Amino acid sequence: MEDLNELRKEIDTIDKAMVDLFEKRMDVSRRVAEYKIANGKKVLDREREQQKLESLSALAHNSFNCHGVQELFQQIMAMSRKLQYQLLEKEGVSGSLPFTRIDQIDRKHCRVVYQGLEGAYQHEAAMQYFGKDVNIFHMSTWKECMEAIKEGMADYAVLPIENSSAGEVDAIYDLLEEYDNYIVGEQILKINHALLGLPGTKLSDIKTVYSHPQALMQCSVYLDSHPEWKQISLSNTAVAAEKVHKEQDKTQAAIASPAAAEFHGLEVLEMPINHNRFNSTRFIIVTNRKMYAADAKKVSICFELPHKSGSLYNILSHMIYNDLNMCKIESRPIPERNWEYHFFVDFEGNLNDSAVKNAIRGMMEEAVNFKILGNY
Ligand SMILES: O=C(O)C(=O)C[C@]1(C(=O)O)C=C[C@@H](O)C=C1
Repeated sequence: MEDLNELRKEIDTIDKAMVDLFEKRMDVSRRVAEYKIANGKKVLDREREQQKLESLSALAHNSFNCHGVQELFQQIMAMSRKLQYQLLEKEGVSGSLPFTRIDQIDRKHCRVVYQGLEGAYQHEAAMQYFGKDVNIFHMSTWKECMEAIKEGMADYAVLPIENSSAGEVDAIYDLLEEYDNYIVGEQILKINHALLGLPGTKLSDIKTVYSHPQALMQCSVYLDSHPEWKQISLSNTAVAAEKVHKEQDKTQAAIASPAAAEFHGLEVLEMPINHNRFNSTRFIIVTNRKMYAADAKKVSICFELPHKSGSLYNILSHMIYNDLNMCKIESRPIPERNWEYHFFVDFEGNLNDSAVKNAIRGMMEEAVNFKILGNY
């Protein structure tokens, strides 16, 4: 039996040689970057990388090692590219991202659109972000809100993107992908749902409850204790409140905000009825201009990836090596391409930071249909 200490010494010697070779290789990569800067060549050369992976893995003596050599050199070349991007950035040849930096978002002189009706949570989020003195109006669908800002009929749209109990709002992710509109801000609103009915309604009168599907989900524990009530989904909580008011029928109730009760002449029958005490929704503020505030702290991006082992890992490594903290990742199916996905990632940083520029530059070259959704 061989001695463990002796074996470890052998490994130590090999590892030292590998570190030495790695540093030598990175130094050559640095010189390649100087050549590329002087000659206006792109950092990523896919063909060269593919050739290298094939020729190096062919040198291995069994299939396990062949796979290992491929992984090892994929990583080494990824690091080599990152070093080159950093040098490009240092030399000021990284190019600017197509976003305009502004001091701050003008929240005073603007027209704001949301989906729903007065008393909707989106209305409340809009008032919290912009104050009550701006021109705030509503549309029936989120798509119409996106169109309104695209066409310049409104300056900003306020859209719900995720709820702390029910998760992301899928349709908004799809719209962000579809439209050339950009996120410039966010507003988190604590959501306490109320059961609303016509004044004088008793719980025993109720037969049907109307609300948005997300609100029904957030109150599912409460609703399960009333299995005799039929639940019906509508486009918005305030639309549900308006319906109950219009139809003047005590068998109907709505789940919406207390503000919706005031706007639509209803009474709060019970509140709060959501099971998560910390229930909150995050709203995004979207516009048609590519701009970001000087103090913006979060970047949102989306991209597609080649259907290949390790491609998500490789993209995310740009964040790791640039020391960026990823705070969220979501994926959505790509229509008409079964089992392929759009990825949506949020990470901390400002488009003016060199680490952010560096990471974005690398990801842009490797991912398909890469888009910066905003910095806020
Ligand atoms: O050969 C180049 O052009 C390099 O920049 C070197 C290198 C590598 O590390 O091997 C790095 C990036 C390219 O995508 C291809 C190869």
